[in-house]
Amino acid sequence: MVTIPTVTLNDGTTFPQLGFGTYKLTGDDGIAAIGSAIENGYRLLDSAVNYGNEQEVGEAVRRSGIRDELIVTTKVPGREHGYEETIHSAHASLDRLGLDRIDLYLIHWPNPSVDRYVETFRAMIDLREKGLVGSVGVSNFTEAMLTRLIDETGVTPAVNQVEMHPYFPQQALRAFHASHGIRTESWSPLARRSELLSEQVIADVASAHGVTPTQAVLRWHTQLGSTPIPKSATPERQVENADIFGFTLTDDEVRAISGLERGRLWGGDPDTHEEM
Ligand SMILES: NC(=O)C1=CN([C@@H]2O[C@H](COP(=O)(O)OP(=O)(O)OC[C@H]3O[C@@H](n4cnc5c(N)ncnc54)[C@H](OP(=O)(O)O)[C@@H]3O)[C@@H](O)[C@H]2O)C=CC1
Ligand SMILES: O=C(O)C(=O)[C@@H](O)[C@H](O)C(=O)CO
Repeated sequence: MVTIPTVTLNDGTTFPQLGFGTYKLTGDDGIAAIGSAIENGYRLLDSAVNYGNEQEVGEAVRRSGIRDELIVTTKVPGREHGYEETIHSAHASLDRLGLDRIDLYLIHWPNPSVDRYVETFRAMIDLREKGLVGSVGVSNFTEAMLTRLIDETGVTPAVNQVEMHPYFPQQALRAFHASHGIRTESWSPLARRSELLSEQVIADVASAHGVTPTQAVLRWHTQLGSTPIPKSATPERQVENADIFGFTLTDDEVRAISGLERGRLWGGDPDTHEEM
């Protein structure tokens, strides 16, 4: 089992430098894959109402016998934005998870045309006051949206989970996060196993350290101060993906990997993408 190092969030929570994505992990196979990730050392799990797998995540957590060591994330979907809607959504998620607390609760997408993310966040803050939520955060928020949220609620999100991989290194947003104490989380950190893993620069860096291209990419995330949440249904790959803390990339290597930048891969621009 790998021991994954931690950082401290702006609300004092101890938070892993690497977590586990669960999108598409459903049914008995999903429970087994999530259970194996926990056995392999992952302590941060990423789910969402829209993944349709909160029951599976909750089941794997209960079976692990180490519920208190785990940070279970779920997310408010666009169709449930609004104060009352969010309170209701949280209770429904808790029921499906079969847990008494959502450890990290995120707004999945800002959906700016709906313009209800501020009241959604207020409800999440109140849920935190009641102990039903641990940390409050967001996903797919821009600098302007974060600024508005902080100005209007007085609470800085603990986390902003955004698309990030070597093709989209998010340099400006990460700098804003760093100056406000917001932890970056990278979704699709492996660019969903696109041609990224065959890039020559990544092969060269991996070979210099005697690691795999996947490990070089995930280490790049952590050295840039982000928590990647790779998904793998395969126990061997889960181990490979977590075993990245025994080597350190040089600044030049980090820069070379960031040089692959070419922009978002799937058109998920938070200013225009609306996900219900
Ligand atoms: N907030 C948001 O809007 C979003 C959040 N997310 C979150 O981020 C998580 C991760 O992103 P995701 O889109 O799943 O993509 P990832 O970048 O994590 O890539 C997952 C793919 O890579 C493969 N893979 C994993 N490890 C390896 C390895 N070591 N070698 C070769 N292939 C590998 C997996 O295959 P296999 O399973 O067969 O090993 C799978 O096909 C999601 O599961 C979800 O929790 C994702 C998108 C948006
Ligand atoms: O997986 C998620 O959390 C999502 O939000 C996805 O729907 C994501 O937006 C996507 O797949 C974009 O292509």
